[in-house]
Amino acid sequence: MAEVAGRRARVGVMGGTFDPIHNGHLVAASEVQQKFDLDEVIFVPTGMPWMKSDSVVTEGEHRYLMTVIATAANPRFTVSRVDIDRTGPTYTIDTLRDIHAARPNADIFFISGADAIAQILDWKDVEQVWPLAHFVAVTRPGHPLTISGLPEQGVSLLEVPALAISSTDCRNRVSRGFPVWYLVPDGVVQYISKHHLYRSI
Ligand SMILES: Nc1ncnc2c1ncn2[C@@H]1O[C@H](COP(=O)(O)OP(=O)(O)OP(=O)(O)O)[C@@H](O)[C@H]1O
Ligand SMILES: O=C(O)c1ccc[n+]([C@@H]2O[C@H](COP(=O)([O-])O)[C@@H](O)[C@H]2O)c1
Repeated sequence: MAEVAGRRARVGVMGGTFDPIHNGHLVAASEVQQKFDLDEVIFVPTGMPWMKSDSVVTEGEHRYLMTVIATAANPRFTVSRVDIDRTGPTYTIDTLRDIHAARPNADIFFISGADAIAQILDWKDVEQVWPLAHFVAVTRPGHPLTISGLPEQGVSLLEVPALAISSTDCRNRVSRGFPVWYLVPDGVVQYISKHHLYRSI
């Protein structure tokens, strides 16, 4: 997707562990797609999320497939394997370089929730990240949205419908036998059940 109707393509990148992907992720991506007039939003499941190294993360292939299932119905949503196919810890600098190589003429918008943006100054080589993408920081219940210390030109704030959903809560619900219907897409509920994910027994 080099150019769309005579203008540069506008591509969103929604990175996440997606363990599992839930409706909070999907609403955030959909809102940013519409407000920023994006041609495509690429969901990028992380390979090894180094900032979550003290938690057990589900195998990348399961997280990738749940992301494919969750996004399949939206013609503007796609999923990339760049992070799960790269060995070693996942760094956004590598994600953005890979997406740039695949879409050399596109303007990239990296979508991030309030909790993730709060940690961004600790990301690897963050100074080299800013020129590669414009960051869109979205609101998330329970997480104050501040961008102090971040380059003004490089970050936009966007209020999105508040969905107090987290992957942690979805995993905990499944492990206690509680439903996750309507918190995650139906196909993801069925995938979790079929593959016995997040069960404690
Ligand atoms: N409910 C939500 N509303 C807005 N943004 C969200 C929401 N949930 C996650 N995000 C954002 O989506 C991205 C990926 O999040 P991630 O996959 O870590 O989900 P999570 O629910 O935070 O997971 P976990 O509970 O396992 O930490 C991050 O930028 C995060 O801030
Ligand atoms: O580049 C880094 O050092 C870095 C550190 C932590 C998180 N990230 C990215 O931020 C996105 C959200 O991560 P997470 O852990 O909240 O799912 C995802 O794309 C991660 O790869 C990136």
